[in-house]
Amino acid sequence: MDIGENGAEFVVVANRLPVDLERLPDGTERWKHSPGGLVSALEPFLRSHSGAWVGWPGVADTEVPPFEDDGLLLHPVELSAKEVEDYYEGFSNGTLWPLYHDVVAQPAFHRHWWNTYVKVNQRFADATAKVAAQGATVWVQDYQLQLVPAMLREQRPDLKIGFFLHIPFPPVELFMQLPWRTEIIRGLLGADLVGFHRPGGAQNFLWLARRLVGLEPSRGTVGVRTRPGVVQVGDRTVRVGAFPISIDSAGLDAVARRKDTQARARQIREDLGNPKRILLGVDRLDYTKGIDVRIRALYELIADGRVDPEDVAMIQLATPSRERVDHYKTMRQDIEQSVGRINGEFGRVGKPVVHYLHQSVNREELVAFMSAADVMVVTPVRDGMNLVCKEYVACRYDLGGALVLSEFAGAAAELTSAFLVNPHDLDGVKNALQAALDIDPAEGRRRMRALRRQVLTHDVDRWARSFLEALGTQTSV
Ligand SMILES: O=P(O)(O)OC[C@H]1O[C@H](O[C@H]2O[C@H](CO)[C@@H](O)[C@H](O)[C@H]2O)[C@H](O)[C@@H](O)[C@@H]1O
Ligand SMILES: O=c1ccn([C@@H]2O[C@H](COP(=O)(O)OP(=O)(O)O)[C@@H](O)[C@H]2O)c(=O)[nH]1
Repeated sequence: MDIGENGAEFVVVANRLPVDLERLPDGTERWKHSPGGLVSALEPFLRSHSGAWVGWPGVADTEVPPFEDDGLLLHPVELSAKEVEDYYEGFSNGTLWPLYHDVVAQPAFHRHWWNTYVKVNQRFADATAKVAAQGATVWVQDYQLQLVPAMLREQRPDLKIGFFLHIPFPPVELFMQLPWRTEIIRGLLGADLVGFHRPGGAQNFLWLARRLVGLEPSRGTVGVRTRPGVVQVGDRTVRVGAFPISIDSAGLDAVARRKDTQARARQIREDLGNPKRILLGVDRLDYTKGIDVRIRALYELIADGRVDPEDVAMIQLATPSRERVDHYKTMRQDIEQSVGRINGEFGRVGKPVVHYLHQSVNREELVAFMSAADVMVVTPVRDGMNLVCKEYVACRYDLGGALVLSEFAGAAAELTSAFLVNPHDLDGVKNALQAALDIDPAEGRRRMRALRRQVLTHDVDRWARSFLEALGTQTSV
């Protein structure tokens, strides 16, 4: 793969660039790593396979010319403040995000949001059409850009187009609520390969292609990385498959083994007052992540006398996210109130129960947190994959630690040796938390060994290769 003179041979198109432009209070600007798992997963792969990335630089009304960043050609797409409001905060995160996450919050359906979504998708398609070389592979990412495959194909039928959805694809009954459901399915059918994390998402999509577009998809069961579904769209064959995303497992394992990382992990434990057990949560502050569930479970365990607050400290890292969207504002208030409550009732001066950080930290610091944590708590009510739980496993080369994981995260299908919980069943979450806190070390090692076997052999490189090979793209550098 190469950035040819006549355009790039391999182009990723995503809402965000891998770096975000940040405006500091003194008026200066700097680039920082973009939030979220999409960038964490794709960036290492793309950097090792030089190509181009088309995306929004993260701030409105700013024209940034294309630039090279460590071998990667970045093509910024400009969005106005109103477009950010209607396309990103509105249709992407006020309509599609809750709808695709099982309607755990009410989606809003506004025609002006939809109109801007169409306009912005067209802009991404136009920008990509200019960047891609003849016959190039273009890999479109995620729910913000579901119309791009068809829009791009219209201009550039020579391209090989893949699409991957990073969030769950909902049950058909929920998807059918969307006033623009047929347009979305037609948009995705512009791709040669449509990928989901789980076979269920692929099956839902195939059913909708029949119901809404009148096509005749294959009827066999879609497998994981095998047996993709097939739909004939005119003279084109569209494949539909399941490709569970993953992480740079070896890279994280190596950072965790470093002496400075382990020293930092010891320091963190000491800073927490050397508690018997450290619990850790790491999430974007999002209502799908179930941060409230785990705090409530810990609160009740302490209130019931089943956990001694002197013995535990919890770190909850809640990275700021989509802060102008209403559901996120409400969620933040609720979580901060529950942190106040647990600390107010069970903490003492110098020893809160929950150490709550509304900020983001870099990879090294995150690995140190994970190395220090005895129990990693991942309790989303719905999550496409969830990379954080895989990262925890990759960091535990010592076979220490225990993972409590929601059945409703895509990762649960692979990490079956975790303590799997239903986040709607508070007693079940409490029992699992207690079992993880009290785990017998030999049992803990057995579980962690099994988890590591999965995560280390199924890394992000394997994910990307399996998708691109199914698309028919040569993946050697
Ligand atoms: O770009 P933002 O609005 O700040 O949000 C960050 C990203 O969140 C979502 O991540 C998802 O992708 C992960 C990797 O596949 C997956 O593990 C996780 O379950 C998903 O929630 C979103 O899909 C991305 O587009 C955002 O960039
Ligand atoms: O302060 C933080 C918090 C999280 N992350 C990373 O953000 C990603 C979150 O991905 P995940 O799939 O778990 O959820 P998403 O935020 O994409 O929904 C993971 O790679 C984390 O390591 C990070 O770099 N710094």
